Amino acid sequence: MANHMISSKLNAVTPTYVLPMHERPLAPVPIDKEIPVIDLGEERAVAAQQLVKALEQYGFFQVINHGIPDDLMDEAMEVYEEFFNLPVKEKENYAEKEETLYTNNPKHHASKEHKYWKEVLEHNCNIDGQDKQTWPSNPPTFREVIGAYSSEVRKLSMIIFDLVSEGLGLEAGYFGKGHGQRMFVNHYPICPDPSSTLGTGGHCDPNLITICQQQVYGLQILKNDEWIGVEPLPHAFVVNFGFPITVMTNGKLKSVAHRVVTNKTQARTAIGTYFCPANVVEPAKSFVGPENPPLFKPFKWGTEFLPHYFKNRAVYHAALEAFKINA
Ligand SMILES: O=C(O)CCC(=O)C(=O)O
Ligand SMILES: [Fe+2]
Repeated sequence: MANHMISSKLNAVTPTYVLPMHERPLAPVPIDKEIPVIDLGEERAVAAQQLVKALEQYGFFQVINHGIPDDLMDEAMEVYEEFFNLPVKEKENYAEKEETLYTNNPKHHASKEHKYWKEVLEHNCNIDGQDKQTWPSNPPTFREVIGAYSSEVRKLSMIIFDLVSEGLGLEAGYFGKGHGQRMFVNHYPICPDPSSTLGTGGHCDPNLITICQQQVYGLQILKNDEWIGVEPLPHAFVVNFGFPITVMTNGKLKSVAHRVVTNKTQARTAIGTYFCPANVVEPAKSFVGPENPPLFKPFKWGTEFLPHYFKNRAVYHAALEAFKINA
């Protein structure tokens, strides 16, 4: 039972968490200091170029000088950690509360027999704040702190969208303003056997952009078919784009696979904010022309792409196959 994982002092991993050999993170991986760190306090054109270069070379980058106060980031981390430290029974009140979901039994990306070593809390953050009613009310500061945090992260997303559209030569405001915003908070308890388990299996994100706050090591990205680690930097955010960017840039930018390893000595909480396209996703006009025919059909993100993604998540780029032209 997953609850054992959360509450007991097991020194062996329950079989359901032991992954098949080919999925285990057997070899230690280097923590790569090359993953670009972009200073958003830089001159605009410089930051825009750096962001695009980072997306071309790594698909991931970290941002500093992003304008979100350190204190607010610390408070958000404390609030989520306090939530995960609540008794399982209390957390399970949120197992399915409208759009707010808590689980300590997270699905493997492909197999029914296996599980990932984590707990997850997901909830929406609509601009008008109406979702707050379904958010946890314990710890008591949850709604106030996460309300403030989510609106700051929304502002950051708009800054990054503006810079990336400028750097890619897209019209101003190309990415729009009406994105769905969903918190996807992963908590990875201490694990007695990191070599046979994973916190999150390899996948590419389905949403347009993910802005993630982490302070303990665990995240790895796939570069040239090798996993490399992302160093946690104090008060930075890790940013990556998901599948829609590949379609919008007509194949120029790729979404990059990533996974999370477990940790024998320290629990890890990663606060992910997902921004999801509100409209149809299609190749941008400036990326198609007589020399560059569109490679993807337009699709509705929420109703056409997302269900397909969840069925095809284990094979990293499979989710886009169905939307390729002449596929
Ligand atoms: O825990 C993390 O750092 C990232 C988890 C992740 O990739 C996801 O939730 O999409
Ligand atoms: Fe992810």
